[in-house]
Amino acid sequence: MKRVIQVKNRTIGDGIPKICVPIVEETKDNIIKEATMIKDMPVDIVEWRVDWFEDSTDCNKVKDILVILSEILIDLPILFTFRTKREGGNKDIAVSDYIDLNEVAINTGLIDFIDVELFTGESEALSLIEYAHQHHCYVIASNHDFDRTPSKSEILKRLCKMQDLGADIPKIAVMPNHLSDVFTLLEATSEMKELHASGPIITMAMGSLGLISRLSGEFFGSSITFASANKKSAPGQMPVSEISTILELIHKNL
Ligand SMILES: O=C1C[C@@](O)(C(=O)O)C[C@@H](O)[C@@H]1O
Repeated sequence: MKRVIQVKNRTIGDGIPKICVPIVEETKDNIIKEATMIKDMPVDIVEWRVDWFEDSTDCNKVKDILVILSEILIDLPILFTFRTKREGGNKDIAVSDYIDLNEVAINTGLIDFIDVELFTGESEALSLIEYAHQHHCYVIASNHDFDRTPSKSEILKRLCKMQDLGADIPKIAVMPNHLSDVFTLLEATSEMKELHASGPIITMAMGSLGLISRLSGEFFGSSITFASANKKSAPGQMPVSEISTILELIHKNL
């Protein structure tokens, strides 16, 4: 039996893939509006994409938003993500600022997960992961390829590397250019799940070509799928209400 992750009444790594919805807004007002709308949707995790926030360099303003989000979302787990430009995010950030910002978020005790990009730098990623764990925060390690789909062996290598660094959930998002790229991602997912993973993993092929990968986690082994409430944070995300119906139907008929 693989390790599952239990967060605020959600079991990640078992049963229906959990739905994570990103908040992709620039202003405090819009972040609050978005969170208020999301809390009544069929959602399991809320990702705050801090790289979109206009004051993401101001640690006090970031903390202030986290307090508000935790008051609105109450029992919904929060994933704190600063997605760097090189991985498809909205802003660049110096590595030292990236570490500081994540540590500030962890120190609030209000977030359940942080996203740590695999290519942050090995020693920096290692110490941030350790820091998160010392403060009881789970780590989703991540890697994005917005142009192409690496080979199956490369996808497996990256996912295993994240796991070796101590991440609780390794995640990879790739861009398929042909249907065969989607097969590669799905094959890598099921091989990772069957042979290498010690716990939950997350994978997706982006864009419309990759849509099936966002729906088929229960077959191939991806435990969380990202869906949109308002704005998409990556191409190919479906609306929450639609994907939740599909995931339920698949589960019921399995
Ligand atoms: O890493 C991911 C996955 C994602 O890129 C997607 O393809 O759904 C969306 C991002 O917001 C999130 O941080």
